[in-house]
Amino acid sequence: MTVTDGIPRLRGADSTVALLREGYAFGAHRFARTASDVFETRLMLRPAVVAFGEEAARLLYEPDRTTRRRALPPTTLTLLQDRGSVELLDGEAHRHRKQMFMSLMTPAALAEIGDLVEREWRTGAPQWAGSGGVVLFDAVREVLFRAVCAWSGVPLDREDAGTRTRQLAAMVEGAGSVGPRNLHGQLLRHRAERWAGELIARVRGGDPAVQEGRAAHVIARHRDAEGRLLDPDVARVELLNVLRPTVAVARFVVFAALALHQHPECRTAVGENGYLRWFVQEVRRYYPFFPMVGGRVQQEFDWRGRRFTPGSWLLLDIYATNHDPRLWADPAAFRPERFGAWDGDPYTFLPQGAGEFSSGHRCAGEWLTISVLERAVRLLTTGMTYEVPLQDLSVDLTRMPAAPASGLLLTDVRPA
Ligand code: HEM
Repeated sequence: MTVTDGIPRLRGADSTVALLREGYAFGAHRFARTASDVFETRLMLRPAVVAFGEEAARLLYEPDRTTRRRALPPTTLTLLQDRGSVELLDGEAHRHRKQMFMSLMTPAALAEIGDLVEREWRTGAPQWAGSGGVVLFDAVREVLFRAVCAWSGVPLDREDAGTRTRQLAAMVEGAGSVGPRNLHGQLLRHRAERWAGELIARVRGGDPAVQEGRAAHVIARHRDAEGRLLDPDVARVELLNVLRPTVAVARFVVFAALALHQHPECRTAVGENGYLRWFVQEVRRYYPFFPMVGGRVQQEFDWRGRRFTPGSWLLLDIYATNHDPRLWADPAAFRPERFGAWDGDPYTFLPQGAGEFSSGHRCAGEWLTISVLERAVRLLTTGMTYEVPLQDLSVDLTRMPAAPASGLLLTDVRPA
């Protein structure tokens, strides 16, 4: 390690292999080794500054200071937001497009997605009662896909739901890797894009099956700041940017079910006023999902004795920030009550990004995620009974994105 400015620089040519090998702990290992909350290394052969904590979150999420262009490896970008998406826009163009997403997140719409999740959950649950039980991760993904299609006004052929769910899930599964898992995600992405593209064309052609005002309609008819309809390729990307991450909320649902299993005292507590929200927030803080977010500097600044010039690459370790002992007492403990004392600072708790929604890149679907999770936790605790048989519930932090190894097998499922 060398320190020429205030930022320790790691020895060695490149840390990409180490990142892929160590997963979520990559940053934590090096923050500990350098006794610093920031270090410089090389990733994909390019210099990168990796940091965690509130100060770093403020730097990355200061509006217009950084751009998301060239901030993610292409293998990740093409499976998540993709080219042409809101995340790759800056300034006024970003704000205009972001407003399109945020306009979908009204209190009524957030309540409705919860109702739709409950409807699809109760429709699916009788089939989970079979003798072999059900893998919750797989079952909930399809529940969420059906729910978000109804919510978005996407007409769904019932037989098609399983295939489409697997396509969207494969993108998320492949995003944190290189090699076969990533290639599989890319292949299925093409199929999902074709389907989403046909849908956009149908809405634009006036197909009355797609309800006005719903996400599919809003996106298909959205006009950019210059008054032009979105390019069809961009419109289908943005439609998938609503459907795919909603299916991805299944990962948090499975972590919530794991937490209920490992902390059974929470099962009754979530019925109390306020505790449900604390529980859901703690699930999002405690368990791993997005390991990092990155930005390329647009507006020069100095930090820790180093000049960040345009193009400098800054990575914020989300997982480490959500486990930062400067922000969270006893961070390795699962303790929902801690959110009773949290002041709501948008730069201290960042499972889905930090800062402001409209002017920055904070996740457009965060409220929707919370609404879906709260309903799912209610269904797990009061909507059904089940057993959790002996199985491998370990969460491998070297795999990105992580999940319980078994996907959480439930047996003796009975609607309550
Ligand atoms: C499954 C849970 C989710 C996680 C862990 C998650 C995570 C994130 C993160 C970390 C960002 C910030 C990226 C950055 O700063 O560059 C982000 C952005 C975004 N998310 Fe999510 N997200 C989730 C669910 C959702 C949902 C349900 C939707 C839509 C319904 C959504 C839509 C978006 C969009 C459109 C952006 C880009 C925002 C922008 O660039 O302004 N996400 N998400």
